[in-house]
Amino acid sequence: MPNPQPLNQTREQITALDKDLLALLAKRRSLSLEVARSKEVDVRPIRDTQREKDLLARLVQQGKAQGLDAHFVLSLYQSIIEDSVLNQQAYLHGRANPDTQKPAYCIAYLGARGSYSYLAATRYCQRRQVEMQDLGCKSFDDIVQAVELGHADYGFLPIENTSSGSINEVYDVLQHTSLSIVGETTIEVGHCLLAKAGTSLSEIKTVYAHPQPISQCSRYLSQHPEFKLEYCSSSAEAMERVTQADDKSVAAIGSVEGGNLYRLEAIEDKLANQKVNQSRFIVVARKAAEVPEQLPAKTTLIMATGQKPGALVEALLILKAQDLNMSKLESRPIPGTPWEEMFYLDIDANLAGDAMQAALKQLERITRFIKVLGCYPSETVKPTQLNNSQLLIEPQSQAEQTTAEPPQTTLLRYSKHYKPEATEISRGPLQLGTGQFAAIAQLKLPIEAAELEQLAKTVKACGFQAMIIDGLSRQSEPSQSLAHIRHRLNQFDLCCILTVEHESELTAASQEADILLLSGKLMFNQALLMRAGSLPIPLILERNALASSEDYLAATETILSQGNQQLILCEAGINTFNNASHPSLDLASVVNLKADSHLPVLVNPSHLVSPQALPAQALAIKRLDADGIILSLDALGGIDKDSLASLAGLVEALYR
Ligand SMILES: O=C(O)C(=O)C[C@]1(C(=O)O)C=C[C@@H](O)C=C1
Repeated sequence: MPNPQPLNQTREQITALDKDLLALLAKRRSLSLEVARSKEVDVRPIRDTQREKDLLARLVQQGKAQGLDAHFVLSLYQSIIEDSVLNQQAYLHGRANPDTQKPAYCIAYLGARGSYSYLAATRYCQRRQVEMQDLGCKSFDDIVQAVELGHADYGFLPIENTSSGSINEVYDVLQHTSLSIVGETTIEVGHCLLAKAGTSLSEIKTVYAHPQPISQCSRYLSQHPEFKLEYCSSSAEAMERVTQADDKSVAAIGSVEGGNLYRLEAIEDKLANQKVNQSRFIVVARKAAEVPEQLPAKTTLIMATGQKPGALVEALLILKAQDLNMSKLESRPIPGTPWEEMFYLDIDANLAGDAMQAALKQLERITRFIKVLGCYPSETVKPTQLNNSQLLIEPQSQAEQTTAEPPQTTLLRYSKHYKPEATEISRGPLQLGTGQFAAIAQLKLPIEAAELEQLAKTVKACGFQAMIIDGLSRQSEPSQSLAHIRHRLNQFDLCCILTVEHESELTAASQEADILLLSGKLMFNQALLMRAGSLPIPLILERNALASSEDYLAATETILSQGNQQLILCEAGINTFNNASHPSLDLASVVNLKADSHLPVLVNPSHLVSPQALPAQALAIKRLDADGIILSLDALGGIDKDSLASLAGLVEALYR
């Protein structure tokens, strides 16, 4: 084998090549801006997916000829195009709002330099090529106030995170502000353990962090029980405390970029529970902005609907009639009015468009309160994909075969096209799909017989019609005990629902339950779904927190195809962008399920919302036309007298 050239020499060549690559990328960027100028004149949409497909297919082919992997070329160019699209958007948005064209923006954000909010703001300014003057704030209220009083041009507020879900305090702040949302931006949140240079992991005793990163890195932290956690008001404060400490036993959770500002080194990285950990920020300003029609726009509004059944559904049907897609629906309590709630909606549309204007007029007529919080360019750039033949991983003949297949015309059994009338399921006192709203309590085994009897009596008195029993494997004598459990519940006129969490529990549970609940954990177990689908007993299929709505409906179809048509759907939280530790309540999905399917839909918000937010969320669930709610007694503060009393109040309000 010939001797390789000296390492230094090769590295120098790579360095020079990388410099050339950067120069070429910068040149491509300026050409992309030139395209934006043409599109401004011709009023053409920024995104041209056909052009992107052609370009990507050609590049993959050219790359392959030079030995480059197709997926590598594809993902590289997807991010180049994302950058190109976002730059064009920023340019055209600036042109449509001339008063935003200034050399510097003063930005109010949470924490100090180096916090994630600071990094998001920096990114926003860089994209617009303006200098950033930063104004670190201690709270979301301070940020809003700084902008309202004119101390800052823009405020940055984190609105959701892929691991920890929606940030409720920000939604609450938005209820009272006169500011408008004028932009959004999403950043990758790469949590690292930051310490003074030269520190080793074994030296760390104390970790400083903001509560959000602590919850987003819970899995990593649970592997280090030796760490003492100290909460800070921002990641910047955490880093500052490490810098100022006298010894090396302390570390902070923060980003590499943030750490650089405080001269801290990342001694561990990729701490977040989720591989993809992103935070979305909204940008607020005193004056609303206009979004040119070529840009993909989002409109955010808040509304309070009338206090009558079906009022929210009526509002959402207006959006449907105007063909407007709702990408987010959140519900928050109205402070001081515990049984009322405010809805936040993100709609994929331009406020100035005819559809949105018509929808707003109709919504005004049926709501008690409605306010547009802002219209801004959507920064979600969905990557254009190639099919397998374009990726050159499928022989041409096979590719032709695939495309030549006739379109699927089979009607899916869960859909309203297949069966327009609602499926009714009735078991003892529990009736679903009949237009009545059901309340179902949930309890974890083991439990003493006497305690169960007492509880069943109270739960019935609270107004519940059924009780779900979880944790069957914890009972010492399963079949014997299950028979007793059912008997006790039925004695108090409660329908007995047993949760199947393991495949082995299916047979015994199906013999003793009035209804079976298949835990979301089993949703991808095809064989089990098929077995359950052939049982003559009503089933509740819980949605897996990681499942897309397509996955969920496919699992539904598997059960129905086996003959069992007594199927109930159950939303119990999903990961906003794939999150296992803190699922959020997906109210938009409840709307879609009710619109598309004839099957009854239950919602279980127990582990997803705080006990304080529960009353408003429960009412929201009812207004979305869900068929019932599941309330876990364990999650809602146990089974003591006080918790049961507040639960009784809640159930009563739901029946009103
Ligand atoms: O060719 C265009 O129309 C562009 O805007 C440029 C570009 C690119 O960066 O290549 C960006 C966005 C379009 O969707 C297609 C291609």
